[in-house]
Amino acid sequence: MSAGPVVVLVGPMGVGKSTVGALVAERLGCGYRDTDQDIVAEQGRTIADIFLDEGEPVFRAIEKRAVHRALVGHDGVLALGGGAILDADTRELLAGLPVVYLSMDVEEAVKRTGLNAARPLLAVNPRRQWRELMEARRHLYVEVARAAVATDGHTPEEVAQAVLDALELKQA
Ligand SMILES: Nc1ncnc2c1ncn2[C@@H]1O[C@H](COP(=O)(O)OP(=O)(O)O)[C@@H](O)[C@H]1O
Ligand SMILES: O=C(O)C1=C[C@@H](OP(=O)(O)O)[C@@H](O)[C@H](O)C1
Ligand SMILES: [Mg+2]
Repeated sequence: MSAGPVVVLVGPMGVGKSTVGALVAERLGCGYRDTDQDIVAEQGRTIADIFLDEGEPVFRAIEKRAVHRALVGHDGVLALGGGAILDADTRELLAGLPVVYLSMDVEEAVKRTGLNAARPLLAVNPRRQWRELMEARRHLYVEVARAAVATDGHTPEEVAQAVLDALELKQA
C-alpha cells in the first residue's frame, strides 16, 4: 500500500504518456510504471495479441485490474493506457490524484502512431479511428485530469517540464 502515484498521465494513444512518464520520473528521482508494460509482463504476450486472441472487452478487464493495482501500489510516476479512463470505477479512483492529460491534434497523432501495428485500435484508417476515439473520450480525459498539457510541436523533454510545472513539482 502506498500514498498513491506522484503523477498519473492520461491521454490518447501516441501522445507520449510512456515517453514523457519515464522522463518525469527521472527528473523527480522516483520510480516509473506503465500499466501496458505491467499487462504485457503479467500476460506474457503483447497488447495486440490480447486484442486479437480475446477481443477488447477481455483486454479492458485485464487493464482495469492492472490500473487498480498500480494506483494503490505505486508511489512514483504512472502512465496509463489511452483507454483506461473508459472505466467508471477507474475514473472514480483517479479523482483527487495528480492526473495530467496530455493532448495533441489529429495530424500529430497520425505522425506519432500512423503505421504502428502495436496499437490495434488504429490499425485501419488511423485518422478516422483517432477522431472517433477522441469524440468518445475527450470529456473523460478532461474530467479526470487536474491539468492539461498540449504536446503538439513540443519535444518530450519540454512536455516533461510542462507536466512538472502544471503540478508544481520540483526537479530532484
Ligand atoms: N513530444 C513528442 N514529440 C514527438 N514525438 C513524440 C513525443 N512524445 C512521444 N513521441 C513519440 O510518439 C510515439 C508514441 O509515444 P508513446 O510514449 O508510446 O505514447 P503513448 O504511451 O501515449 O501511447 C513514440 O514513437 C514516441 O517516440
Ligand atoms: O487507447 C486505447 O484504447 C489503447 C491504448 C494503448 O496504450 P497507449 O495509450 O499507451 O498507446 C493500449 O493500452 C491499447 O492499445 C489500447
Ligand atoms: Mg503508452
